[in-house]
Amino acid sequence: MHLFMSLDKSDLLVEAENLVMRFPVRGGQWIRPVDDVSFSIRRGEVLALVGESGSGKTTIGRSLLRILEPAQGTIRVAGSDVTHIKGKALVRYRREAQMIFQDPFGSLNPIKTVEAHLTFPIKKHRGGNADRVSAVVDELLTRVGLTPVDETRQKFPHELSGGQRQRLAIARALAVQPTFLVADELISMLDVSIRAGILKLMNELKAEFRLSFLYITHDLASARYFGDRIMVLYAGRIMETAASRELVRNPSHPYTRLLLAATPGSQHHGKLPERVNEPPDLSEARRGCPFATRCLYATDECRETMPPMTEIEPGHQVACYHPQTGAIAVERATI
Ligand SMILES: Nc1ncnc2c1ncn2[C@@H]1O[C@H](COP(=O)(O)OP(=O)(O)OP(=O)(O)O)[C@@H](O)[C@H]1O
Repeated sequence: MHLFMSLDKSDLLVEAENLVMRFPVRGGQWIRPVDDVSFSIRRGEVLALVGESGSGKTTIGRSLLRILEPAQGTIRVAGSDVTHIKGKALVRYRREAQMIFQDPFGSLNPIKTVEAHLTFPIKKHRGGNADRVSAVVDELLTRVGLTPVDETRQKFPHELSGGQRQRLAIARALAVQPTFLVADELISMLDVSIRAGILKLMNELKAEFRLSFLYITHDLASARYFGDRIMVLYAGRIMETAASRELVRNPSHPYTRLLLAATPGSQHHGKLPERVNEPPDLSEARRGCPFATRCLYATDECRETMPPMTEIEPGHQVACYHPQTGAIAVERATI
């Protein structure tokens, strides 16, 4: 199902259609942490993927980068089907699409200097003589704010602060001139005081290089800041998608409203009642809306069949039989 039929197709960079991911678990059973997920990302757009732990965000990110292969569905990037590519085509694709991880320590090599982290991908991807490569290293370090460059080049990851390490990880991702980045919980391990600086840098880079992002986060506040659109995921299903401002102003899915109520600083902040808070069923046999067990408005229909994605405003879709409007009733009595 195309969610953005009205758009000029050439404007779409990433198109995921009906993605399904499956993993084997104990007892010969399978889970489906990503189930029938469709979305697209335009060139130069940030799609923020929001959901709680275990909702399948990282699995979607990894499948887009083809670190994982989807069990079903299609992934197209710049019009090419990359769902099952292998070998050289996959290597080429992985240069177009980069991942920036939550914990740069884990993805940086402790025995390599900052310079070495950047020199290798620049040489491999762009070529050029040593002077040219060195000039690009300087350019990248300056661009991500790792200055003075002469000093930074010789440092090892442990000599950098958390924010600086994340800046290095960003520089390394940019070294291969990607068009699409998956940023997975980019700032969640950083001190609050340096988060804003990293998000500001990402915003500048996005505009400067017309990069597209899948920005994975459990935090609606940063999704609202960095995301042009927000997609809310629950137990591997999309619950709601809208432009960031619209989603935060007019949350419609009961789960989105619950998330907003739990976001400090949100105009809706407060404790919203829910039925129970138990981990959702991810088994292949599950039926209906996964949020039904927690939802105050759930009916038999919700428990039987997954509600289809319905457009309630242009660009605002919700998968719910009982979409809500108006202020969030924080004071509603608990069941
Ligand atoms: N390789 C795997 N094998 C089995 N189960 C997996 C595998 N990878 C992920 N899962 C399961 O899939 C579900 C979704 O995981 P995923 O990491 O995508 O969620 P997430 O929303 O990114 O969570 P978090 O914010 O905690 O990273 C979880 O129940 C997880 O245990």
